[in-house]
Amino acid sequence: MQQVSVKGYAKINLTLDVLGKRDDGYHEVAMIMQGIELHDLITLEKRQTGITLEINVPELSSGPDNLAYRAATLLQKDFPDIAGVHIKLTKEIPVAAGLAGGSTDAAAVLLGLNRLYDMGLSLDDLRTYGARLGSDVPFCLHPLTGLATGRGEMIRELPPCPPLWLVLVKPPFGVSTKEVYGHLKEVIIKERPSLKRALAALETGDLGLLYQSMANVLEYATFDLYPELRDWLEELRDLGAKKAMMSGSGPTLIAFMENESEAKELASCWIKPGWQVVVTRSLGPRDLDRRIVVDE
Ligand SMILES: C[C@](O)(CO)[C@H](O)COP(=O)(O)OP(=O)(O)OC[C@H]1O[C@@H](n2ccc(N)nc2=O)[C@H](O)[C@@H]1O
Ligand SMILES: Nc1ncnc2c1ncn2[C@@H]1O[C@H](COP(=O)(O)OP(=O)(O)OP(=O)(O)O)[C@@H](O)[C@H]1O
Repeated sequence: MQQVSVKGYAKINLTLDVLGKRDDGYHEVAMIMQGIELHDLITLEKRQTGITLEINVPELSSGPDNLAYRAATLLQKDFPDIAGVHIKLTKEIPVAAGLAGGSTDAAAVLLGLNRLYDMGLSLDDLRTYGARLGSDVPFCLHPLTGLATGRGEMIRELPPCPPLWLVLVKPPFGVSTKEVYGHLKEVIIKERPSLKRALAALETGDLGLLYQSMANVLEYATFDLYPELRDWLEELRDLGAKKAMMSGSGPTLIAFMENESEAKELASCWIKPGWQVVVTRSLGPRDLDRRIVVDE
C-alpha cells in the first residue's frame, strides 16, 4: 500500500458546559459532541524520508507547526518504520471557526498512518496520542455522538442523535479558542445546558427535548468579545431555525433545520459578503465505514 485518503470530519457541540478551571490551566468541561459531514480531505503518501505538507489554502502554515504535520511527527518518533510521508491537505472546513478543523486534520493523519503502515494501534491508543495534540483530537478520531469530559479528551460514546440538517454560517473573522476560554472569567453565565435532559433525549430520540436542553456557555465569552454575533443568532431564528447556537468557541453559528430543503432555503437567504455558509448534516455510523480509502 502506497497511499491512503482519510476524511477529516468537522464537529459541533450540542451541549458545552465549563465546570471550572484546572491546575494545568485548562478548563474542566462536559460536552456532547457530534461529527458532521463537512470534511477536509487528507491524503498520505509513503516517502523514503522526511515529512512534507501541501495545503490548498495559502493562509495556513505548511510547516512543523501545522497540526497535521505535528501528528505525523508524533507518530514517527515512536515508530521508526514511518520512514517518510507526504501529506496533501485539502481544506473545506473554515479555519478558526469552532469546528475543530485543525484537530480533525491531526486525527485523520493518525488514522491514515496507522493504516498506511499497518501499525495495529487501537482507537484508545490513537486517542492517547491525539490528546497530546489537542483536546478535540480524541473525539475527532471517532466523531459519532459522544460525551467529552476532562479537558475534552475523555470520550464516552452515546446513542446516536436523531439525523440533523444544519446550516453553518461563519462571519469573515476567526476567534482564538485560548482567548475565549480566558475571557470566561469576565462574564456571567446565565443559562447552562441540561446534560441530564440531553442524555435522556438521546436515549429516546426526542429531538424537541434535545433542542430544549442544548446550550453552549462559551457563547457568553465569545458574544461579549464580538457582540454582533447575538444579532446574527437572532436573525437565524427569525429565518426559521428550530434551534440556533454557536459551535465550540465560535464564531460559527449553527441553524438546526427541519430538513434539507429548509436548510438550503435558509442558506440561500444568508447573503453577507465574506461569510462562509455551509449546508451539512450529522454523521451516522455508516459514514465512518467509508472514511478511509486505500489506493494500492
Ligand atoms: C472549544 C472546543 O473546541 C469545544 O469542543 C474545545 O474545548 C477546544 O479544543 P481544542 O481547540 O482542541 O483546544 P486545545 O488546542 O487543547 O487548547 C487550546 C487552548 O484552549 C484553552 N482550553 C482548551 C480546552 C479546555 N478544556 N480548556 C481550555 O482552557 C487553553 O487555553 C488552550 O491553550
Ligand atoms: N491543519 C490545520 N487546519 C486549521 N488550522 C490549523 C491547522 N494546523 C494548525 N492550525 C492553527 O490552528 C488555529 C485554529 O484553527 P482551527 O480551524 O483548528 O480552529 P477551531 O475550529 O476553532 O478549533 P477548535 O474548534 O478545536 O477550538 C488556526 O488559526 C491555525 O493557526
